[in-house]
Amino acid sequence: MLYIIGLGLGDERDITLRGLEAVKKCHKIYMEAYTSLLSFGLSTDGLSKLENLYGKSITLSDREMVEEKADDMLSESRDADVAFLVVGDPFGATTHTDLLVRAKKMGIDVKIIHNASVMNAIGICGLQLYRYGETVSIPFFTETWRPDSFYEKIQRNCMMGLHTLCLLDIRVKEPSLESLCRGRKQYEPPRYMTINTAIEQLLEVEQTREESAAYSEETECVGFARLGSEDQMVVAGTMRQLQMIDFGAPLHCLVITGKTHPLEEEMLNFYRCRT
Ligand SMILES: C[S@@+](CC[C@H](N)C(=O)[O-])C[C@H]1O[C@@H](n2cnc3c(N)ncnc32)[C@H](O)[C@@H]1O
Repeated sequence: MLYIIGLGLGDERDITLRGLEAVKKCHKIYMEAYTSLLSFGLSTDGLSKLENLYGKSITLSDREMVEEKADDMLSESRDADVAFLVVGDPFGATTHTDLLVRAKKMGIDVKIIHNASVMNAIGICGLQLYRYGETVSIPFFTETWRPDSFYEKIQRNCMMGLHTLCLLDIRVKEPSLESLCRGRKQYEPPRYMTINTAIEQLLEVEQTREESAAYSEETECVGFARLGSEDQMVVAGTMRQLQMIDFGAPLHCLVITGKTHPLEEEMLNFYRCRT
């Protein structure tokens, strides 16, 4: 059996009782380490806190392993109980749906154990979850690669008065261009996009477009950092205001506010930036 287990967003204590029971009976435990980050994930003892709680060792799985070499993990789950741990909820990232499809095609039994995800934790700001349009991902721009397909999606959401959740790029274990040219993989240090960079890129794209603006510096947004952690930050304000704020350590995400209901406004007032 393959157990795909959500760990929630905060720290090791956010696993559910059902999740913990499943982990304890598994003979091998993998953990994905590239679509998210637990609040203690940056510290050197992050993994050992989990290992101490479970009383077992954990194998970290990078994107390469999950997307290209998952067959070994899937084969192991044919004859034994294997856990695959995901920060947040297993369905908070598209990659894990792909893993589930592959397991099912191989005839492997899969059990999903849910948990909180960024997709629902953003509800804390008061914008109703059922008033969101398509979620977008904002990738890090490079000198030569500045993809902006998120713009049309945001525009469509705005036209319908819907809020837009912007997920911000995470670059973990990315081979450096230089090392690829030399044929020997060396990795760049991890990078996590901040709200400031996301707004900078959003405004850059907006300026290059000739069609009617989807948003501007004055568009109301909500910035979120480290949701689910003790020191989480939620601030509502215009893009210009949020760009001036230091949201601190990762992870960050951003919501572009659509048409609001008075109750949503009342909630947002608790988080309004006072500058
Ligand atoms: C693929 S998504 C979410 C994956 C995770 N499985 C989940 O269910 O929450 C990853 C993106 O969500 C956002 N994110 C994830 N956790 C967050 C947190 N605790 N606080 C703020 N943003 C977060 C970041 O923008 C990050 O790049």
